Amino acid sequence: MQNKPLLVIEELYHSYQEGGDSRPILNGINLQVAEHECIALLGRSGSGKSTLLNMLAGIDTPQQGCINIMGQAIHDLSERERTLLRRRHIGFVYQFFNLIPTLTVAENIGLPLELNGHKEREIKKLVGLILSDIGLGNRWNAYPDQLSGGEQQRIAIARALVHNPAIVLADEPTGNLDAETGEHIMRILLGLSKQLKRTLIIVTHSLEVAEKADRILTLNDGTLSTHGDPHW
Ligand SMILES: Nc1ncnc2c1ncn2[C@@H]1O[C@H](COP(=O)(O)OP(=O)(O)OP(=O)(O)O)[C@@H](O)[C@H]1O
Repeated sequence: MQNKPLLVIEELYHSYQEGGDSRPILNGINLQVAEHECIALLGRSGSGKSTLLNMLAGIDTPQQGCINIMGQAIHDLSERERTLLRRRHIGFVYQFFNLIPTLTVAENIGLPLELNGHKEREIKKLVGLILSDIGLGNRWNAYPDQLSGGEQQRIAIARALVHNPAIVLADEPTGNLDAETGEHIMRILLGLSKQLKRTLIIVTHSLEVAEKADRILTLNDGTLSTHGDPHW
């Protein structure tokens, strides 16, 4: 690993309760992710990819184990400290975009900046810059339902990156798009993450998407294994 680890996962275990039974999903996950690295996470449906991503984002709590982001064990933090860490240092891209329908494009992208206390002028400048990076500089005032799926996902990517988070988590970002649009979205997500020097973890079902990452991992039977070391 060339750069120092930004994310360290140690011995992560998690089970869900179902009708009195315990179903193990994560069964001893260990991983180190370097700064600026791009990881693709593969695994069959139901293998626990979203569960793992939600734990990295501090949304869910593992039953056992430690997740350390930028030197902080996130589940040792108070709820408030974890919310602040998430707001400042994590960006999330969802399969179904999750834009707020009553806010314009610019307001959606500016939201993380507003939550982090940036001034209006600064928000306008940063939103303008990233809108032109994603090729939607002319759609400031549009609402999400006036945009195509691919355009909405570009906005969601801009929202995930605009506050300069250390780590970007993307849960099947192309899963709801046709192949050509998905390819375009991946180029934007990977290109912008490299340009802005972000660390990226992408959950995907597509080996083609995964092959664009620095490292491919597969989640199977609750543990992670490595799948080669392609470069892009
Ligand atoms: N809150 C919950 N309570 C009980 N079971 C859950 C809960 N959340 C997820 N599961 C189960 O845990 C397993 C892993 O779910 P998860 O969504 O993490 O899988 P995934 O690999 O992301 O799947 P997909 O590729 O289909 O999105 C699934 O069997 C799911 O039904």
